[in-house]
Amino acid sequence: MKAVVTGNEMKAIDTYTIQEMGIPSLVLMERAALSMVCRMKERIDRADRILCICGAGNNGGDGVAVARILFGQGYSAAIYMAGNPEKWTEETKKQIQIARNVGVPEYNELDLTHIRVLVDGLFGIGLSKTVREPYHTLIEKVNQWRGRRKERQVWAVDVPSGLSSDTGQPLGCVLKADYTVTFGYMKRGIILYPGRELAGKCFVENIGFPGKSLQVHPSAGFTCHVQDFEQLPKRKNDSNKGTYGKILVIAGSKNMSGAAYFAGRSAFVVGAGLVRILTPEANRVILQSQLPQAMISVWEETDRDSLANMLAWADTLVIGPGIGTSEIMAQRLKSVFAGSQCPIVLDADGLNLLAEHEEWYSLLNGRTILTPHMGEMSRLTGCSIDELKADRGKAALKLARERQIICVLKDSSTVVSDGKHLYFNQTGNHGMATGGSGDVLAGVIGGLSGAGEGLFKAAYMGVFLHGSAGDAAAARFGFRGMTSVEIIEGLIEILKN
Ligand SMILES: NC(=O)C1=CN([C@@H]2O[C@H](COP(=O)(O)OP(=O)(O)OC[C@H]3O[C@@H](n4cnc5c(N)ncnc54)[C@H](OP(=O)(O)O)[C@@H]3O)[C@@H](O)[C@H]2O)[C@@H](O)CC1
Ligand SMILES: Nc1ncnc2c1ncn2[C@@H]1O[C@H](COP(=O)(O)OP(=O)(O)O)[C@@H](O)[C@H]1O
Ligand SMILES: [K+]
Repeated sequence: MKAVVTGNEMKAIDTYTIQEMGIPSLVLMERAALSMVCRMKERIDRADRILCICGAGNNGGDGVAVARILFGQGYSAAIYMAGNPEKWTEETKKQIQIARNVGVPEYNELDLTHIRVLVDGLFGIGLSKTVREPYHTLIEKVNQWRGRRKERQVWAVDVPSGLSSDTGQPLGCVLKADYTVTFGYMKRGIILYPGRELAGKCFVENIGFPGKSLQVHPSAGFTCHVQDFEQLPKRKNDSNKGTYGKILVIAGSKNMSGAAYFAGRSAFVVGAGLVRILTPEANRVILQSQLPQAMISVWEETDRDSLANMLAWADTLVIGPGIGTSEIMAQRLKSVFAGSQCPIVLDADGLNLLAEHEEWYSLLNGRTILTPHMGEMSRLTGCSIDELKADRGKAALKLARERQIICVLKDSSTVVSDGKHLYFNQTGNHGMATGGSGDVLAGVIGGLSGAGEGLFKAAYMGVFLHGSAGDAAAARFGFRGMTSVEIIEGLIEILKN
């Protein structure tokens, strides 16, 4: 797991490293610039004209140092100081002095005529509020210059200028990058859309922040990488089907058997020992033939006692895919919530019904994972989708904290919160915007929870795994060709490896 920080969290780590650990600010800046130059050299030519646009803050200081190091190595690099000289920080002043001593060319006006590579050191994590003039016009001018011309490159220092490092939203306008080299730790704004797109390919560079700085100023956010597959529950030789969890999937309605199939099959694929699907009679034959490994129960034959038995049998309930929002289903759900004690993964129409029955939260808190997409989240919270997208992390954290549940806020950039921590997902792709994809996720999380994972871990590992499965599916079948069936194939493939 790797930390994902806000601008303020990063500033606290910066300050602690400089003031308490005694690593001078200029040393960090030199390492930042060096790491950026190393990345750039993999992708630029010696003949390229490079211009570093630098603001008054330390992001500008980094930019000046990048120009000086490239110039020193024989590259044709120059500086354009865009910030107000009265606002130059001490570090930036020093960097300019060094660059002038060394003889790095300096532009007095922005002239992009022969430039091929542009380094954006205008604003980093110090940007606050909407970008003011004259910087707004400057950013638009650079974006126009870049246009769609593939031979031109823009490299952002730390974060693309104009991007909120906390939310991934543009603060008025953003200087769009092809590459971003970010220092210390990944920033939230670079993972969350539209920031992820605006940042281009991102490199996270360790520039010497001691681990202690993060321990003293821990970040609330984190993400997972390939090596975190190690965290999945281990299987034992000396085990049986009861060892890996019994999942009761309450899903499907007439003409919606697929939702039950996807959730049930996915729970099996992540390793569940036993899966029972509770669904209307109309789905019985379909599911028995499509998913014979599952046990099927139907609502029409379920009375109070048999429901109580099913609920007592289950280690985890997955509820909601394709159930509809009828009054009879609302009554059934209420009895399920009141009659069960195990963890619940609540998805789709289960969430839509919950939005209409706030009083159910008292039956759910402390043991439930909610998996809303933006529309369902809007119904649950009363906030508009635009408000939610403005700060996804905050929205997930707030719902989780207020309702004492785990919130999986699904989107192109999914976030998961337990009310204290925030997981930022980096796996998955637009090929997953396909019917049934969310049902697969509900089954995956249910399967992990049934195998004994804690709720929060089941939720974020489930999201990580589901996105990785989508990436495997895209690699094999392409973004258009992949459907939820192929996402499950992807799951099988990555879990095998
Ligand atoms: N600490 C360290 O030693 C290290 C720091 N590092 C680097 O420092 C960066 C952070 O530097 P920072 O804190 O100086 O802020 P920075 O991003 O340059 O922005 C401040 C400037 O922007 C301006 N400005 C702000 N809002 C604005 C607006 N809306 N519209 C217009 N202008 C606006 C603001 O002007 P002001 O608002 O004060 O008038 C000020 O001039 C960080 O991202 C990383 O690159 C690394 O080298 C590692 C070591
Ligand atoms: N552009 C995208 N990039 C990454 N993941 C995506 C994208 N679009 C959708 N997804 C993922 O696919 C799933 C879709 O879930 P949902 O909207 O509930 O679908 P359905 O209701 O069809 O099952 C979510 O996990 C979401 O994060
Ligand atoms: K920048």
